[in-house]
Amino acid sequence: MADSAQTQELVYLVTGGCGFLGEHVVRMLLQREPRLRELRIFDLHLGPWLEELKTGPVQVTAIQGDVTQAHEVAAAVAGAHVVIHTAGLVDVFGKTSPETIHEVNVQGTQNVIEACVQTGTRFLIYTSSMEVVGPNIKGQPFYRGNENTPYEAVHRHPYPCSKALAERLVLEANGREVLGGLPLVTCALRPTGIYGEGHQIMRDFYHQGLRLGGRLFRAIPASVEHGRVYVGNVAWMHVLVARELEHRAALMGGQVYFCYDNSPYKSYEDFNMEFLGPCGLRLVGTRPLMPYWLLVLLAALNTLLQWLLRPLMLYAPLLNPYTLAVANTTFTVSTDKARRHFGYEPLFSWEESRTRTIRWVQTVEGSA
Ligand SMILES: NC(=O)C1=CN([C@@H]2O[C@H](COP(=O)(O)OP(=O)(O)OC[C@H]3O[C@@H](n4cnc5c(N)ncnc54)[C@H](O)[C@@H]3O)[C@@H](O)[C@H]2O)C=CC1
Ligand SMILES: CC(C)CCC[C@@H](C)[C@H]1CC[C@H]2[C@@H]3[C@H](O)CC4=CC(=O)CC[C@]4(C)[C@H]3CC[C@]12C
Repeated sequence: MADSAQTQELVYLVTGGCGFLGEHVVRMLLQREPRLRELRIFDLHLGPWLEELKTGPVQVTAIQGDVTQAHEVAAAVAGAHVVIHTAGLVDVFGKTSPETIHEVNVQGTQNVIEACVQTGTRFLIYTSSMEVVGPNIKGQPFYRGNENTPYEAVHRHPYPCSKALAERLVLEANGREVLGGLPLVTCALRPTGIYGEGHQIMRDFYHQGLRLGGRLFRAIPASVEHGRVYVGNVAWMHVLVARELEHRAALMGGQVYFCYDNSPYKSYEDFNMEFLGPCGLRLVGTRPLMPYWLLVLLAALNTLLQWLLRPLMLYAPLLNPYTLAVANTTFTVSTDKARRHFGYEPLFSWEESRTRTIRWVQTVEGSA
């Protein structure tokens, strides 16, 4: 890769490049990877915004494809130096079946690995998730943990199960011989809850607040802390890893890294209010307005309703037993592994991340 680097000959592939995170990775690569010759963007649904990227100096190739189709993945990967695999089904609301989640997240990842091996691509970065670790089914807190903190990572929900399986596949593939005889170098990044421009759940909360007359009602105690990370910093970490993986293969190959930045530790709702507050919403209550047992009941009721209504419509509210358990369990990371291994420093300060996110919320449809 070193020779080609000097002559701007690198070809990158971003799977899921039209998703929330994927778009930021794509834009970050175009801004911060001067050695790029071609950027391939592979996604089930291609965004119209891709057109504007095609006028720049880097060849941008949009590929409409499905990671569950091995031949489509292999065709997209062939000739790429680096693959950043962000594509996945992020569904904790019961919109898709567990089988489909497995097929996309696990089989899709296996297809990406096999494509690298068969076509000779040596560097694979996988977007994993904090959910691979926890919160676990016992709801045990993970407080300021790092990559080595002991924690019982036991899951039942299809999404964390699929991410954990896929991550394992990626890490086990490190060192496999690819076409041409050289070893595959892989690593996995585990973002905590990502926020920033394009965040669908933030949009949902904003609309919900507008519907409720500018108010949101506290559901979770303020003492339950959530790890959150700005999407621009998650994208930046992907770009840095991709850049450094060749030179530090022995150190970084087969490793996992939490994605972190200087976003404050807060409860999920209080954190969202950092952006929704300046956009005119108010969080009512210093304590949860409903007793926890009632929330548990409502969450269970939602599951029942989802099942009953399935033949007629898709009912997938934010509140279900899984999202309630995650929202109600402290999960925060405190680590410097990415800094030590490949010199990561957040590109965006908390103030900048906050300002950018507020500006974006202000542009969301329905905003005042
Ligand atoms: N949103 C979050 O808070 C977090 C997300 N992650 C991970 O980051 C990655 C990206 O997540 P987001 O950007 O939030 O999700 P997203 O849903 O916005 O993006 C995922 C992209 O993958 C594409 N995709 C889905 N199925 C596909 C298939 N069969 N073939 C090709 N493309 C397909 C979608 O069209 C979409 O553009 C995922 O792997 C997710 O597990 C990890 C931690 C936190
Ligand atoms: C009304 C409820 C009491 C509050 C609902 C909030 C939930 C919808 C969200 C609280 C925590 C979120 C998850 C967390 O940020 C970790 C995640 C990592 C991922 O890889 C995917 C998304 C998610 C599971 C995220 C999903 C929404 C929450 C459960």
